[in-house]
Amino acid sequence: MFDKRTWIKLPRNVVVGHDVLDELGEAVGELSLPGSPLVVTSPTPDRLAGERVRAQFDDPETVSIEEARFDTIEEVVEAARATEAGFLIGLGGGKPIDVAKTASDRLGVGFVSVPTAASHDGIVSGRSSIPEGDTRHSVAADPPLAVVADTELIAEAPWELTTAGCADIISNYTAVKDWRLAQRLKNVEYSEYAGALSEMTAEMLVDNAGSIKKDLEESAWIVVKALVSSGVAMSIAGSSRPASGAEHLVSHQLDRIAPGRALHGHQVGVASIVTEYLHSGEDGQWRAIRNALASIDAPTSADELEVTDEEFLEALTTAHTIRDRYTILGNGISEAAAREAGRVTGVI
Ligand SMILES: NC(=O)C1=CN([C@@H]2O[C@H](COP(=O)(O)OP(=O)(O)OC[C@H]3O[C@@H](n4cnc5c(N)ncnc54)[C@H](OP(=O)(O)O)[C@@H]3O)[C@@H](O)[C@H]2O)C=CC1
Ligand SMILES: O=C(CO)COP(=O)(O)O
Ligand SMILES: [Zn+2]
Repeated sequence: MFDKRTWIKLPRNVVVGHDVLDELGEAVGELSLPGSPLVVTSPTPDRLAGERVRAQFDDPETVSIEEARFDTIEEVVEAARATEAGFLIGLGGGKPIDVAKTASDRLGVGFVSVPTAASHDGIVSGRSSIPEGDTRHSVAADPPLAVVADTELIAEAPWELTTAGCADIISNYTAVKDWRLAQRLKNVEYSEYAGALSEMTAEMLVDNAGSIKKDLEESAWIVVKALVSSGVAMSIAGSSRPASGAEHLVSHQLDRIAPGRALHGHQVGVASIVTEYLHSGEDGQWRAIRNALASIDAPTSADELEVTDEEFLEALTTAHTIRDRYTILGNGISEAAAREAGRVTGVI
């Protein structure tokens, strides 16, 4: 009997471009969401764009958060209940967006994403990442019903947030390699559509790397479009597999071993240089990944991530333990092999 089934959840309205923030009301109006919104934001995005967002709705309420934690989500859930919010708007970087996404899921209300920084693909995806205990990786959550990404606003965010978003996309190359490997070795379900879309997204970003420059709004445009595409690939797959392989495992370990030193995208970028080397050896594509990262000003070494070589090696040799996701790291690589991979690639 044929018993396959798929349920793909995608955003309905995705609006990207110069000055589109003022089209948020229209993009949300089309969705016929009930009631007024609760705007979940953080201090800087609130200062930069809060008023413009609130001006487009009747009786909006706001809650400003500083951290993405479960108690913050609780606060947002309570605020949403107290104000009888019909839907939540996440305004800001990854933190307020993940908090709003998770709180919406909990409340069973719609979620709208208004990123002010293009720092990783969580700003558009159906994945939410809230640190809990030793867990750092994302879990499933309903994706935003609408995404409104104003490239003028995003272009004014600190440049390193944009280069982190680029590096998160470049890491899709190794994520897809890991996924295919897991299909071959562990019979993990693989989606050709999601894998191809994810690889093509990385390819297009690298092809356009020459236009990714500080103070150039087109950079924000290129990156946001890639992040949307990567988010769609994850929605098709029903998991973060198309955009998260061994390089993400290493990054999640770094978040535990050396918290707050470097941005998510920068960590996965550096780790993907090494995991590409592990996949394809000295003559493989790791130099292409390193050069692509360098060309957009993203870090290419442990040093540039502000972690020590020993911290990076600890993350690399323990990354396989943190999640049930088969990758090139298999059941763990030895310290000697990790050191050699780091040395050959210039990461340590
Ligand atoms: N869902 C997913 O799949 C993923 C989620 N994550 C999660 O995302 C979070 C990290 O994302 P990130 O975006 O770096 O985090 P933040 O939301 O903390 O944003 C980073 C910094 O940029 C500031 N900022 C945001 N927009 C602007 C702007 N336009 N101009 C100036 N400053 C701005 C913020 O200000 P302020 O301090 O005022 O907030 C903050 O200081 C983590 O919680 C991580 O776990 C990471 C990867 C994937
Ligand atoms: O960051 C992500 C994809 O780019 C999400 O991946 P994780 O599921 O590993 O957190
Ligand atoms: Zn990522």
